[in-house]
Amino acid sequence: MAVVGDLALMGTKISPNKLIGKLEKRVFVVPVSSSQKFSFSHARNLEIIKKSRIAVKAVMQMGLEKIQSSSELKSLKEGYLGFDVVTERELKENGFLGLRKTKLVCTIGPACCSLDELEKLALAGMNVARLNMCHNSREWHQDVIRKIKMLNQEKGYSVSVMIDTEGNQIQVVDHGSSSSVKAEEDSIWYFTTEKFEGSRPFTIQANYEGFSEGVNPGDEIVIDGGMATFEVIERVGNDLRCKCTDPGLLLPRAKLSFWRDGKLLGTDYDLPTLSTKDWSDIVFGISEDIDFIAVSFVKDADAIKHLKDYLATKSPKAIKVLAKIESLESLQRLEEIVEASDGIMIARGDLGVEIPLEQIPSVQEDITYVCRQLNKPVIVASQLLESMVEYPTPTRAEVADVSEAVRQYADALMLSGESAIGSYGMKALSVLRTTSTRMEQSCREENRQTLLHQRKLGVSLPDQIAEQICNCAVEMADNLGVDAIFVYTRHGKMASLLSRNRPNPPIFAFTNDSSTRMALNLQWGVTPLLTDLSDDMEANVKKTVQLIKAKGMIKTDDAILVVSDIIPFSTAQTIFQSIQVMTIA
Ligand SMILES: Nc1ncnc2c1ncn2[C@@H]1O[C@H](COP(=O)(O)OP(=O)(O)OP(=O)(O)O)[C@@H](O)[C@H]1O
Ligand SMILES: CC(=O)C(=O)O
Ligand SMILES: [K+]
Ligand SMILES: [Mg+2]
Repeated sequence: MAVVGDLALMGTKISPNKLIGKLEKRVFVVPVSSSQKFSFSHARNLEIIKKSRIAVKAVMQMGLEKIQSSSELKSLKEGYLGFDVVTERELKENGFLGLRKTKLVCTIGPACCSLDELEKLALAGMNVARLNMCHNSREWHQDVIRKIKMLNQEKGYSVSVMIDTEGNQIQVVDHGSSSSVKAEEDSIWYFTTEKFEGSRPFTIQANYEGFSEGVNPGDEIVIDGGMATFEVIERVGNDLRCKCTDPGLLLPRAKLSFWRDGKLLGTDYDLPTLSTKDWSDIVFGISEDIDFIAVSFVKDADAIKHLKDYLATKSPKAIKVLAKIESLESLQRLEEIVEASDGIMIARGDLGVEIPLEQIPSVQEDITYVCRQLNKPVIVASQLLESMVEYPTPTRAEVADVSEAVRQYADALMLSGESAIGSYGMKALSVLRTTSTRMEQSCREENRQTLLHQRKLGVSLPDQIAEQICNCAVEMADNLGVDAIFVYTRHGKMASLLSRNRPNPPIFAFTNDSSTRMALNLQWGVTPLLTDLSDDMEANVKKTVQLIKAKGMIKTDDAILVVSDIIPFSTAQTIFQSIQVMTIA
């Protein structure tokens, strides 16, 4: 391996001819410090790279003397390439660029919980199955999780499992009937904490004794973010006598919020984010080998940190903790929550009860922005295709909402009632798939990635070297128009840093850690593959390329950009992080 010392490629202009000259040495190594920018503008012409059949390496923070020569490389064990059946099919049908980038989450409910229905969702592109612990029995959830695991193991799917905690949902009220009830203008209603069976006329049961604490006559009660509004006339003990001021529908298990002078009343009931039931659901989730826990009604980073500490000692595998942003408090502490968690769900359902609806679009944009800055995956959830719970076709506005979330580069989109109880769950998933694929394509055409990359990714993450490598790698990949990015990663960090830059080509993340593989199912543009990895990068690359080629997925002259952050077992103090560009011989 030829090592070209302080090569002048960094930040300096180099003519394409000269570049070919360098490239003809087959390999050169460029030490780059994180303060220097590795400029590759003159290698834009992919033909140059292709002709030279060469690997370009940028090596950061490493002892150069520790680079092993190719002759010393050990060959990898024979292994298999962990493609799931869906990705393999999509790749064969649509090629690298046709791979969908936006991930899809489906809430599982009575409408889609049979093995057959779950398999249909998996085939149609469900990356993550969400189980809402608010509903149904432990046995029901266990049965669904086991069916999904069986599909993964026996039929080659790769669907991750997420449980979503119930939380202390204190602001829930119920009128006791299974259908909706109309509240007429000026009608008088009681909101009571008294428990009773069935329904009573003009009476609404609150599920928490202290629900009316601090509420005064004159305050407003808003149901489900605006389905109906009441004015509090008087307090009777803990109960409230109210007049309907804006008529509307009361659904079973409706959510309420209190307002005074046009402002949301703070509701600090001082209840823990994770209830006793949530903890027992979490223990259940660990025993069922789930991949994600989405924590409802997060108030600050503490509950997330606590849960992560707990999982670190109690869970044999790395379960990822997602914070659901669905309250005013969580918005006020957004950054610390994002920083503490492994990802975010924008839970627009409950959020719409706590903030005026017209604020949701800009709040969504702000949250997706913060998540990308801090490199955490973000799911946009609730009511994306709500009308499809009943109808086989979405509204134009819903399609526009889905497209906007994709344009904002959300990592994932989520179905709730559409898949859980709707009559057209499969169709809804297909609408998410086709709509996101279409919008991704037009984003690529506009090459918005480059603009966003330059404009938006301003802050530096704690690991600046990894961040810089991945920023440069994506810039190179887009400029060169490579066919795919390969990343070799144990814990998924480099894969997520690449994804953060939202590159045009797909990212194939090779990992030997199955929890990393399942976690990457939520990351934009990443196809996670479980495979053997060794310390020997050259051998890793060679093996995986051969295997993918043997499957007919890449062909001669395809160009691939390779990034790795494998920490060798043998020289634990040396971190080897590199970018290579190679063409397939
Ligand atoms: N496991 C289940 N069993 C029965 N019904 C379910 C189940 N999961 C979801 N549903 C139904 O689907 C609807 C939408 O589901 P989802 O879980 O997204 O509700 P949500 O109220 O938006 O979530 P959250 O309670 O976390 O705010 C629910 O109102 C419920 O009726
Ligand atoms: C998903 C969820 O919890 C919500 O939208 O409220
Ligand atoms: K929930
Ligand atoms: Mg919610």
